[in-house]
Amino acid sequence: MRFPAGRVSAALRSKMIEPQDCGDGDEHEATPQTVPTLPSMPRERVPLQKSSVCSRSYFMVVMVFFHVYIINVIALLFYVHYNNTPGDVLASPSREAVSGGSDHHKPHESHQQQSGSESGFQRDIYLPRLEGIRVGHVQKVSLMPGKTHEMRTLSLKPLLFEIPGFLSEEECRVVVQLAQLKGLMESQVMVPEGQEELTEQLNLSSEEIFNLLDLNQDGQLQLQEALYSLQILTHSRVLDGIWLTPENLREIYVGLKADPDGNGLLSLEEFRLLGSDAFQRFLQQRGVKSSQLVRNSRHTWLYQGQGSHQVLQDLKKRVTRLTRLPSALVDLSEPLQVVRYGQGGHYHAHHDSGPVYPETVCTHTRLAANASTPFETSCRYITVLFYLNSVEEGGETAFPVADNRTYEEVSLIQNNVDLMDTRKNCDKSNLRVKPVKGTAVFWYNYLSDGQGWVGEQDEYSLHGGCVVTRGTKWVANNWINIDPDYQRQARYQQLVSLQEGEGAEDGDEPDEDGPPSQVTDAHQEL
Ligand SMILES: O=C(O)CCC(=O)C(=O)O
Ligand SMILES: [Fe+2]
Repeated sequence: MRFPAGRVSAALRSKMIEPQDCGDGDEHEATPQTVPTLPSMPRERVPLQKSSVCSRSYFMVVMVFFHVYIINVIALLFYVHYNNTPGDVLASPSREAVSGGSDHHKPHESHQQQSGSESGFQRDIYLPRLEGIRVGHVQKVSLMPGKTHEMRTLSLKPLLFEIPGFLSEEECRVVVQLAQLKGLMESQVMVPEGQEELTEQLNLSSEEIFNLLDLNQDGQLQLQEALYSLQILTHSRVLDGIWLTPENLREIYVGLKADPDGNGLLSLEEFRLLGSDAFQRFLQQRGVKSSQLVRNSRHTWLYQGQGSHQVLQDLKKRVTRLTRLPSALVDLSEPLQVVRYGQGGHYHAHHDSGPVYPETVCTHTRLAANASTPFETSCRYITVLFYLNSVEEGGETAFPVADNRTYEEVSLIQNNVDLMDTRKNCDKSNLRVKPVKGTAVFWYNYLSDGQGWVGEQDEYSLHGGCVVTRGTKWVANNWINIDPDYQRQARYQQLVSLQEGEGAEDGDEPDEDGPPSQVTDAHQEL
């Protein structure tokens, strides 16, 4: 019901001047009904008697508060209990397949019965995700017997934590020495084969592309814009591992004589002559320095399975406890990648994992994929990065857009400032982590799907290694691979357990850049 304004204020006023009949005895006086009451004359204070009505309603109010309090406490206890339950699963066929019977975690009744599927793996597992609470929040974690570590939240987008003293000095030394013993190879991020085909698959003619890029339809393209658009079209922000800066681009289009009339605008004719492989041809002729690569470092892979060095096995156990994931998922993930950056080394900003499209298959579960597809990506649910030494100067891990309000790919390059360029623009990153020996940082590369499994890629997880300006930098990556397609993950794990059952030993060798197939974890190497 609506009251006219005057009526409402009158009603309010009358409420305000209502006598207080439930007071603390002599503290309140009955207020006269008439307004105004000024000037007030000194009056005798008459103590009020508590009426039985007053004490009854007082008791009722206290009881209501008491009950609400108790209900809140119980709800909180339930919340804490279920949020700390690690990677639990129901006893069902899929439990065997996906959880592999975590050795740290008791099986527990799941609360998320997922829909069954045609391939028979009922989805009854949920992946625990740690709580960040807020930036700067510190929580104690128990990762090894008799010791607790402090874990600090560094950002919420991506969900990112830092744990000082995750490795001892001795462990850092052992990992570096094992890597040296095994031998490191040049890290070079190459454009995966198949991406070149993307432009072909687009099936667009030069004219059509030109028209799409010519936003104001004046029949001309700004040269710089045209080159950037071409890069996007050919997915060649990175060309055969080559990082293209605006200066490189200028040099390229001068070298390519892309703009013979020199007016800074591209006509359709000039655009057609340029061709989508123009950069490639030019750079092949000109040659590339290592500082112009996406990544200027050396790396190797260390197996952490049975028979490997005790330090490596201990680290894996610690990572399993930290992430609270079923041990089978951690066990079947990539081996440890150890990376060395010399002075001047860097790794431009990148995502450790690719986005998820329906056609995408994960590298680690490709054996379990039903169809072959040109879209293959590393599905690294979590990155755990260990700093194996303290770097003299530079070498921070930069997160250019951590906790940004928005993520827009176009705003990563603005006014010739490329936030992904870790040789030049680390100081403009939202967050930088200084490498300190023994510290681990870890973050989620994917969001949750809201149902306890892997969801969309978290674009805010963009990160890179800033240029090392003095000394060397040693880090190690522990990536936890989980397929966003639950069925594929389950099928893959079933395949592995079948193989293990047959005692099969596969002799896959590492790819040039990638780790060996995870099915071959029976390696007894370093
Ligand atoms: O070196 C760093 O700080 C980051 C390394 C990294 O992002 C990677 O190896 O994927
Ligand atoms: Fe990375």
